[in-house]
Amino acid sequence: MSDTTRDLPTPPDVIRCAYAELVVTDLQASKWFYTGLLGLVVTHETEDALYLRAFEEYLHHSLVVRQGPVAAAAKFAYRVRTPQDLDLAEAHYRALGVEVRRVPAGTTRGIGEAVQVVDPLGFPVEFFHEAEHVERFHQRYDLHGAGAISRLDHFNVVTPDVPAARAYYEGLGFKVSEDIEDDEGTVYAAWMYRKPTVHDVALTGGDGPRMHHIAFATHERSQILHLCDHLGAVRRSDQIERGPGRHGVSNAFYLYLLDPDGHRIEIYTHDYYTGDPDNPVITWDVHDNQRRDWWGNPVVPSWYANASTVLDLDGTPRPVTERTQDRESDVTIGADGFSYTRKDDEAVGFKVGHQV
Ligand SMILES: O=S(=O)(O)c1ccc(O)c(O)c1
Ligand SMILES: [Fe+2]
Repeated sequence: MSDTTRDLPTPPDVIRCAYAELVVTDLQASKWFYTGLLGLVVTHETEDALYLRAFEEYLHHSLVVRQGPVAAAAKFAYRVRTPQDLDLAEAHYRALGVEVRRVPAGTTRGIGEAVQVVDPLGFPVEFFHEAEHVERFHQRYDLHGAGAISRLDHFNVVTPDVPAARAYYEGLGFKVSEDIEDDEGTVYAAWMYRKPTVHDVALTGGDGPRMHHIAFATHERSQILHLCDHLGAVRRSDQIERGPGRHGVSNAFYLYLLDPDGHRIEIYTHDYYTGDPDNPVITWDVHDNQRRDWWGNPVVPSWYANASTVLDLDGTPRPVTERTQDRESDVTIGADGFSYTRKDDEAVGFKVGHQV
């Protein structure tokens, strides 16, 4: 990206990450996962799509799951503060020299007029303000399961050059809350926010553009644990990829699930407030065994290796660019084994990395 932030037109005022659109190959199997297991509310259903929301949400949806030939991430949508921000979005992205489409209200059911772009990192992104309001089920405890999910929390995207991606998102007014670096200055991942939590988007260094995961928030750790027990009870524990556990970065309690197409869905709770202007950035050493899991538990290799294909605005899979800088899984075995727990201490403990 040649433009510097100071040369670009004013960016749109992004409030938060708002919805994602995933393409799945078996809509009924996905319906079980997203509604039968996760308990998301069906706002609307057609023959080939589900429009889903979590219990605290009053906009039409925070997730669209659409039947298609190839499992992929089709859209990452951000809500902007005013209708006029669509004009800013259009000008900002035209100045970035990327594909920009202004689409009328109703192009996506429940969503007003929007600006759709393929952003400089290669991701299909949409900005909207107007959206249909539906009933907020935040106190419909008669409908909440023991694993009740409150809201969409963040997107995690895989991109080869994290500093370049950070600069792009800073140009959109996002700020960094945490990142992972090494002594040579390689940046392996960064977490960036607009809403006052740890992130709306996380940048994971790797071959991209690919979607690493989308995350939904619960209010309590017990709700995440119930989802694990539910999966055990229906003998679908193989859909648990990583966790439950406590992140170092973000301090959130977490669980990673794989949907029937392998899309990674994180269930996440208990990160922290970042809303003051002097919120301090936390930088982690890539060799710190507690960065990815505060208890030092291993990160399964698939969590570093696998991610979902992303589509362009016409639904064509995007080509992937290889990361040329060091990869985190090459320099340490996840949050495990060949890293340190105490920087100057040789003790390695009973970690898998020293048993294989
Ligand atoms: O594994 S990390 O502690 O780096 C982490 C922190 C926050 C997240 O949302 C995440 O997906 C992963
Ligand atoms: Fe996450």
